[in-house]
Amino acid sequence: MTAPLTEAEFAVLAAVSRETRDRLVAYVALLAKWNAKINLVGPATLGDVWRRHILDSAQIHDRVAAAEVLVDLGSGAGLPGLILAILGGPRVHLIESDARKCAFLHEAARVTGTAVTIHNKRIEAVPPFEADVVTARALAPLAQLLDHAVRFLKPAGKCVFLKGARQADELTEARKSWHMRVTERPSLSDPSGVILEVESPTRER
Ligand SMILES: C[S@@+](CC[C@H](N)C(=O)[O-])C[C@H]1O[C@@H](n2cnc3c(N)ncnc32)[C@H](O)[C@@H]1O
Repeated sequence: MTAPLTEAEFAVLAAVSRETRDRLVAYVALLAKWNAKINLVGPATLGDVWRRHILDSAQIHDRVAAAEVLVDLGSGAGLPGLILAILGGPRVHLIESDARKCAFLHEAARVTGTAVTIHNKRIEAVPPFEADVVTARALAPLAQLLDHAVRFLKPAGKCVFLKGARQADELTEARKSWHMRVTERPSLSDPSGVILEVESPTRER
């Protein structure tokens, strides 16, 4: 079994500044505190929180940092959207339907001093706006993610999805109804995980 990733090891891997590191430490402390009361992440994952949640989110930062507007669908505890906002770059929108999770997101944004827009709504109920990047983790199968994402994605934009072991089947299924360019990279944090970048998704007619 791999030993849990420490905060110091994460800081070296991700090359983050002292200030960013302090903000991420504040986020992790708040996540642990709130997770005792509301189910934000699987309790067992907190033992390796720097790998399972912080590195997992931060590993896509280089793929999104140049964007102006990023929308994170089904953010939950802000994974990956709030972590990407802490790391800096785009203006980040977090969409999350659960009011208690949104209360956490507001508090986490406050304690980490991070400017984000939080939409406490179902994705389908958020009036579309244009984003350069759409992110999501653990929300829905790929075909359904694309249904949500295309409402926000600029024509030249891209989706960056953190996917698990079922991604190959999801991709096969999605290709039945979508044309798209897909780039796959292995996850740094999860041996069975994949980062899927999807460009130019258009529905089959
Ligand atoms: C499994 S959790 C994943 C949360 C987070 N992205 C993560 O990886 O830890 C899925 C989240 O999406 C939210 N969600 C599901 N369907 C949604 C919808 N249609 N609109 C907005 N939020 C949704 C749920 O409330 C939940 O917080």
